[in-house]
Amino acid sequence: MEIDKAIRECDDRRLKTKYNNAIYVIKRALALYPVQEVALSFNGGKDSTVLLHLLRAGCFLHQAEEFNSGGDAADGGKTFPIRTIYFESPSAFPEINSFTYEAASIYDIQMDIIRLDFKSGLEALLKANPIRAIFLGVRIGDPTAVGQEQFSPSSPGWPPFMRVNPILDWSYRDVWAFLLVSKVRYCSLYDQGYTSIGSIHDTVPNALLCTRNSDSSEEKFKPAYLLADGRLERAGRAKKNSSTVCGKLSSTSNGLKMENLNSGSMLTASIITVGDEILFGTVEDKLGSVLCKKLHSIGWAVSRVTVTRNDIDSVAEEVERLKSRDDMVFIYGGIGPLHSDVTVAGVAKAFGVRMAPDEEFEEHLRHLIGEKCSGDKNEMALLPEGITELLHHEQLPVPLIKCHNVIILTATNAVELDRQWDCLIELAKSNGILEQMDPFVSKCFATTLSDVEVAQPLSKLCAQFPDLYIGGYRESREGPLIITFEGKDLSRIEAASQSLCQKFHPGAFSKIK
Ligand SMILES: Cc1cc2nc3c(=O)[nH]c(=O)nc-3n(C[C@H](O)[C@H](O)[C@H](O)COP(=O)(O)O)c2cc1C
Ligand SMILES: Nc1ncnc2c1ncn2[C@@H]1O[C@H](COP(=O)(O)OP(=O)(O)OP(=O)(O)O)[C@@H](O)[C@H]1O
Ligand SMILES: [Mg+2]
Repeated sequence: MEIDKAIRECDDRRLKTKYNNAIYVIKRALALYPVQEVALSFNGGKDSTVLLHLLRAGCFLHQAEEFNSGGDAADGGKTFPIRTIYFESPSAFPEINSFTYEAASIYDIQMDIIRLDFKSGLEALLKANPIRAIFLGVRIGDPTAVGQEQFSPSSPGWPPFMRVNPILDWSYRDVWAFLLVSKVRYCSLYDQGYTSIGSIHDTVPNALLCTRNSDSSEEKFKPAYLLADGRLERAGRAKKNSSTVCGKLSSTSNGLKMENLNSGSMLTASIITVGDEILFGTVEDKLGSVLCKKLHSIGWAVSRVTVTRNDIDSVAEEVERLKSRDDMVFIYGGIGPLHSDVTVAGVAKAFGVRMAPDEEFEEHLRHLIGEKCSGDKNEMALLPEGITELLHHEQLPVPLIKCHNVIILTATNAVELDRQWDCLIELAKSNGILEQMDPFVSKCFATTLSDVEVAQPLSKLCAQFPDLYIGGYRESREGPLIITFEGKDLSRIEAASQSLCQKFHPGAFSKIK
């Protein structure tokens, strides 16, 4: 079988591993479901094309094994035995349409053309046919891949069938390696700079492949397989609903104080430190307070700093709780290759996604650590699937990891934190990940009055000025009581501090800041 032969004879080890894994998934599916109960969802796209050829190889190998005759019952992969469905749409590119039909004719595919939306089309298909599993060319990084496994039942509300995703863990590079090594035809649009193809209304060639001659203004595009960074394959797809740049989810209850403070434009962050040693009292967390200061300096309110155990569930629980309460969550500690380094896995669990190899991150690690970290076993290159954004900065040896509104910091001391913070702030200027807010202003007063004397007037003042943070602390029982006013409006702070001074004899409070 020509596909199987081409891959086995090539010297791309990574491609062979991916191929073998995909074939394994296909064989499992064919062992679980009779061939007349499975279907291929094919649309002429590159991922679909890879899947078609994997299925051709998989069916051939499965049949060969079944009949244990080295190929007697198989026909050399000439007739494609799996029912194939194509949802044809008037807004598809004509090149996609013609390639799909051409593939059906070349590979002798029995293709059902469905001219309904996906859901209604599948309902009709399943009513008329005993289909129980459908193969899809969905890959990690596709918006629809989040939460999916290689075998994932269809979602609630969809007709019941098993979605089988043999190339879920394939990267953009793997797809092109396969298509080029196996020398199969693919849709011509990919040679014209299209890297991921949706409808004619939302897809243009990928600008990252654009070349322009100095002597002509004519735009030209390189072929899709030359795109260096596969994470940008969807750069030619118009965003349907662009998510908020800073990953803000909601500013829900952060306690009464924060809610009141939130009446203005207040963004809140929380900080999670991961470390059993901190909880044992063996080491002290020095980064939490540094990070609080830094966040405060750009006008963010920190709603809480927590310490959690080096345990996936503890991390996941804390991240899950805080990511929906605060605009941004910072997490550090527990990052690396040790058994106790569970932070990234905890973040994945909090978002309900699995960990998957990230080629680009692996490349950075390889530069940093050397070849020791290559291959399938590099657990440090596993990142939360479909939600990870790598934040690059030339000053950082390895990019920072951002999963929605959770930023994973790798700093282990204040100097490293300073560097990572400065890079984040610089990046924020271009991509808006960390919005800079109006700065806080504050005033502090010292008094020798007792806590009991001050308590009631102070709590009345808090009710009068809900937009301010009014607090009190002392450094010793004998020393002065310090009253702090914190907020974004200096005139309000002045009004509140005057109001407090007027409640007591002149000179009872002295301003210290
Ligand atoms: C065969 C097939 C099965 C699908 N099954 C599901 C499903 O179980 N749940 C779901 O939310 N979407 C399902 N979808 C829809 C896709 O996840 C996704 O919404 C669609 O591919 C997005 O296409 P669009 O970007 O053109 O809107 C299915 C699509 C196809 C073709
Ligand atoms: N119109 C369609 N008809 C049949 N299957 C479809 C259709 N649209 C999507 N699919 C299924 O969903 C999978 C994922 O679609 P997606 O658009 O991400 O990949 P692709 O079209 O194969 O490649 P590309 O990312 O280059 O567009 C396809 O491989 C195919 O299995
Ligand atoms: Mg597509």
